[in-house]
Amino acid sequence: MSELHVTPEPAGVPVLEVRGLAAGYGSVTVVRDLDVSLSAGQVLAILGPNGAGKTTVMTTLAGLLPRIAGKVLVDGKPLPNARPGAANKAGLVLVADDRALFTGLSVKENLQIAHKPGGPDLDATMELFPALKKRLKVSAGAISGGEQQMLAVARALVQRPQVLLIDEMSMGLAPVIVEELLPVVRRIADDTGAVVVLVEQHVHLALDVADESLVIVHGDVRLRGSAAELAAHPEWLEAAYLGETEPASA
Ligand SMILES: Nc1ncnc2c1ncn2[C@@H]1O[C@H](COP(=O)(O)OP(=O)(O)OP(=O)(O)O)[C@@H](O)[C@H]1O
Repeated sequence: MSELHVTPEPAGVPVLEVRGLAAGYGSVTVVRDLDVSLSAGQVLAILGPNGAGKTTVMTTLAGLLPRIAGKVLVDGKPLPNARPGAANKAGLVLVADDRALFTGLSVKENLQIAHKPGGPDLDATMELFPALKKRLKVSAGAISGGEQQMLAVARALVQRPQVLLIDEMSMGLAPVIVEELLPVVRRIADDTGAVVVLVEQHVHLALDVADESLVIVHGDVRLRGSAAELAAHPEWLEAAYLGETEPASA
């Protein structure tokens, strides 16, 4: 592994800690040696080209795919391997790239089904998504792609996540909609203290709202640093995406 930049780990017990994670399918390892340490309210953007292993990381963190190696800890407590229910109970909530809504149910019913005790009520949730408020009685299958993505995030929010994993929020959406949605994710992290891990193809939009960022290429972390630093060095990003081990100007 050749990382170009390393951010110091935050002090105290991290809300999400990933140590030496290897993930893949059966005997095929797709992602290796992933370490992450995030404190309350931090947003991490996971970037990288198609097929790099980003979704594999998210699915593995959520316990839907068994870890090949490594540990995942929430609030210092290790999660059992491949137990999505236990991961969810520990406060980890995945917004998958297919959104996985109950399309035959209304927007409101989708939220009611997901709601957990202590989670924000409908009014508080709709404050973040005013466009969705007007669509509460409409079936989730009949709202726009942007509204469906809002609903997918809102449905995660009412579960009171400690760790919110959002995989390719922008899938199938116009950049202008992504530009509206990403600041809401930032606000969720700021207001609730949830850690947010974001996989995103719109690199610069993601860096605008993230605190930290890492770039995965062919399953290895090639670049890591504060989001502001990476945004200020597009040449580092370009070098990492192209698979170069040294940035031109670092
Ligand atoms: N169910 C699966 N079985 C076997 N291999 C898989 C499976 N899903 C993904 N892969 C492989 O794992 C690798 C990483 O895929 P992954 O979907 O994690 O990448 P990604 O970075 O999320 O890509 P994208 O940005 O295109 O979504 C790819 O080589 C892919 O072919």
